[in-house]
Amino acid sequence: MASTASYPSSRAGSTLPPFPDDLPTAPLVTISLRKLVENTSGVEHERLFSAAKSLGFFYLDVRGTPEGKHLLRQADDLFDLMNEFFSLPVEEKAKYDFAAKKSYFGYKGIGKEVVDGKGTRDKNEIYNISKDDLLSVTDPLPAPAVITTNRQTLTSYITTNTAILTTLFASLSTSLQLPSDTFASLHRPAAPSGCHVRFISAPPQDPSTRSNALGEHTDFGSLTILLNRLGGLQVQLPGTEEWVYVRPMPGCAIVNLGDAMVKFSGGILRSNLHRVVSPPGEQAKEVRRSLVYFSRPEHDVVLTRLRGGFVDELGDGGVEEVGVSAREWLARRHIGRKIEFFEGKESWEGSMGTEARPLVVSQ
Ligand SMILES: O=C(O)CCC(=O)C(=O)O
Ligand SMILES: [Fe+2]
Repeated sequence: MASTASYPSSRAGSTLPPFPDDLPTAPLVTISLRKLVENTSGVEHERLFSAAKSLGFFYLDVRGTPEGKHLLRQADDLFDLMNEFFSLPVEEKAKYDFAAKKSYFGYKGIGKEVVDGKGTRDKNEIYNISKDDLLSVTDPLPAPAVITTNRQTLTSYITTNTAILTTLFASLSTSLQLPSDTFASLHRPAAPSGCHVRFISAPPQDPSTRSNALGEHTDFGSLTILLNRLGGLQVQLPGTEEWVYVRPMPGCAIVNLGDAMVKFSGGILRSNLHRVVSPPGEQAKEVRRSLVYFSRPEHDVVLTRLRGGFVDELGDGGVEEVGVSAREWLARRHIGRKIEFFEGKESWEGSMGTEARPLVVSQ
């Protein structure tokens, strides 16, 4: 990989200003991947289940596992690759913007999405790279050389994320008293789906005109694995209007649940509202980058309540929803926010996820 990096990866991460110590932060619990994998007691699985039901966000400490070691090393490589990608001229990146074709994948320039029903524009660049493209499930989309020459790095990142997701899915299936392969069987890597790697870059904002870089939303899919170097991500505390920063933690990914997990569990699991604003304190002067892996159910999976276990006992009080497919859910949710298709408050509201649902179980 050419070394044009001006943005520090964690290899040189100490050059970034620290997250301030005097800020209220979101109460994410830390789940140990090693303890989940070693499986010597049920305690870590219970802690994960509790976090998945209450806030829907948690830190996953990946240290002490082979997958975790790969994740952190590969993320360093991808932060460098991300820097190379975002350093390309805007006209070059714009060649890979496929929004007009309603494609979810490819490049999105600054201000090409709305962050609210009034039509306020976003303040970040995004590049979405499809799992199906990287694993040759579908034909590849055109991509710049910096991406096509680094497909192997991206593919390995998918493999690592898939291994970690398999552990999390098995734990959550078992906690719901469903067969342990229940979630994994809805997320087979070789089946077409909306899973993808995302690069995000947000330039520092002028303090006098600050607004959301990325509007409030719940994630559309199943589980999201996020690596942040700087603050800026905020979650809304459940049952309140209060937004608080999530402090990035060394050795940890930030993991959150998306709408599909709410649907599958009949509302037992939580997909929490979040957004991205300027990083706090001195960090606001830096370019903010994040690396995300989104898992989503296979396109043909219908997003409806599963049968059995706690879902039958505790989920939704027996209300049966007519589910849409994961493909339709993704299309509806992303289209309403693209400026090409945004038509005001109604299209914003039409792109909502599961955020309006009350908590069925709070602990
Ligand atoms: O950049 C972040 O910290 C979060 C990004 C996010 O929420 C998303 O891309 O869905
Ligand atoms: Fe998100």
